[in-house]
Amino acid sequence: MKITIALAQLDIKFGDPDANFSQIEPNVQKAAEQDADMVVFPEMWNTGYDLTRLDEVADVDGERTQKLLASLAKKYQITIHGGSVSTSKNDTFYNTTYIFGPDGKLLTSYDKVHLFGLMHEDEYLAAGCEEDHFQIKGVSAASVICYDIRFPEWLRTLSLDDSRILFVPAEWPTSRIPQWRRLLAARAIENQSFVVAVNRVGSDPDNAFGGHSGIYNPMGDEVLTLDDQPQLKTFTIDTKETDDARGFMPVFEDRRPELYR
Ligand SMILES: NC(=O)CCC(=O)C(=O)O
Repeated sequence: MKITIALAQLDIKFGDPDANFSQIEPNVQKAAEQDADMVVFPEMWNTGYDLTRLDEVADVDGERTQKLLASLAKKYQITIHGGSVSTSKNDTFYNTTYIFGPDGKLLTSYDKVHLFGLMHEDEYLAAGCEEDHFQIKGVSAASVICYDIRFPEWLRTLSLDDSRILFVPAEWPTSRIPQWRRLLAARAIENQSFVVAVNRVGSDPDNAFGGHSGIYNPMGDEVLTLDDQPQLKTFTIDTKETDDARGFMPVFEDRRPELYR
């Protein structure tokens, strides 16, 4: 199946949801004008890592985000991978993904599973513990968020349900961009899947963020790489490449799960 995916690499205004929400429709519209089937946003795009003010700025029950993404998905007839936003649910804060289909219906949502201590997530957020799976044009896909990619066992777990595309919204600092690219390539190779990763650019009071959003094919090649500026770029993947990779080298069949822990 051919799927055209737009990567919306944004700068994010620290702790300013109104400014950040205003960036979403122009990017969805641009993706639709480029005939994309799907547009993907970065991590925590509503507030950035303004964790000390989450009680003021986090999206309560994700309502504002869901309302906007649902209406834009329907208006532009496009699947929206909403990257992630800071949410508050029952007085607890999360880093949450929402994905909407072109009919405006929620396909799935996901709370980041591995909290990133270097950016203090563990002090302010609660971790999710659920997998997320959805279909895009009949192809199985799953998402993780940023630091989650350092846990290959988690992406393998998600891939065991026949996922062919792994989505990765991120706020990944510039200093570790070489690791970002290698980790994404490795996750694509070992899971014989496409990896679609969208990082933010710009800076907050603590970090500069390096962009380099990209798409990796099941061989680990970077078939699309952005630079470190805000931009939207599209690329068409052919998920037959995942069949070819799995047919050529049956990694999933050769697993020995009884030996692993
Ligand atoms: N927002 C994040 O999870 C950042 C993860 C990161 O920078 C890393 O090196 O891992």
